[in-house]
Amino acid sequence: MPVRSTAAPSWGRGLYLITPDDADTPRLLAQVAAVLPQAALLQYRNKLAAPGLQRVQAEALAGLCRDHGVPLVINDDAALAQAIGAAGVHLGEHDGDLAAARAMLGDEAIIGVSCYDDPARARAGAEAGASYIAFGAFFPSGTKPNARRAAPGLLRDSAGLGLPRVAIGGITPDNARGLVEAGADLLAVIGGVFDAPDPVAAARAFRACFDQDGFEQARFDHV
Ligand SMILES: Cc1ncc(COP(=O)(O)OP(=O)(O)O)c(N)n1
Ligand SMILES: Cc1nc(C(=O)O)sc1CCOP(=O)(O)O
Ligand SMILES: [Mg+2]
Repeated sequence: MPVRSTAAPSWGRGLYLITPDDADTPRLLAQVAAVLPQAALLQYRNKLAAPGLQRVQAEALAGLCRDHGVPLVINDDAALAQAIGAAGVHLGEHDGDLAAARAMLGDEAIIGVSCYDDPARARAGAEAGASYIAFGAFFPSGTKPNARRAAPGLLRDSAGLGLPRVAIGGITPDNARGLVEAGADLLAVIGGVFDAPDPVAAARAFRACFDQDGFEQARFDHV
C-alpha cells in the first residue's frame, strides 16, 4: 500500500522538462527559460558536468524556477538538492536509498523513482514513500539509446498505486498522446523539446496533450 497521500500534487500534470547535458550555463539557462512557462516540473540532469559546475547550474536553475513557480527536481543527487533548496530529487536504481533521501529532504520533498519496465519497483517505491513513479523508455531515445523499453500498459496497470505516473524515453509531440491516454500524468522529455526545430512550439504541443484531454494543466498561472 502507498504510504503517501493520493491527493493531487501541487505540481499537477503536464510536461516534466529535463535539461540537456550542456556545459555552457548561459546557453542552458536561455534554453530552459524559453520553455519553462509550459512545464509543470523541471529536472536538472547533467551527466557530464563535474560537481562544481552542477552546483552552479543547479543554483541558477533554482532561481529561474522560483521566478516561474515551477518546482525543481535534481537528478541523482539528494545532497545537491538539499544544498540548493530544490523541491526534490529523482532516484534511479543506482542513485541511493529513497528512505535516506526522504530523511534528508523531508516529507514535503518531491522524490521520484525510476521503475523502468518493472511494476514491482513501482510497488516498492510507493511503499517506501515515493512522490511519483517513472516508467520508460517508451520509444527509442537519442539521449539514452540503451534504455530498457517499457510498454504503455504499465501506466494503466499502476493506477491503483495512487501516485502520479511519469512516462519517459523518446517522447515527442507526435507519440505522446497514447501515453496520456494510458494514464501518464507527466511526460518527461529532453530531446523532444530541446532538439526540436522550435522548442517553444514543441513544449506547447506537449502541454496541449493534457489540455485537449480535458485535464487541468496545473501550471498555467505563470504564463
Ligand atoms: C523522470 C525521470 N525518469 C527516469 C529517469 C532516469 O533515471 P536513471 O535511471 O537514474 O538514469 P539517469 O537519468 O540518472 O541517467 C530520470 N532521470 N527522470
Ligand atoms: C534519462 C532517461 N531515462 C530513461 C528511462 O527509461 O529511464 S529514458 C531517458 C532519456 C530521456 O530523454 P529523451 O526525452 O531525449 O529520450
Ligand atoms: Mg540516475
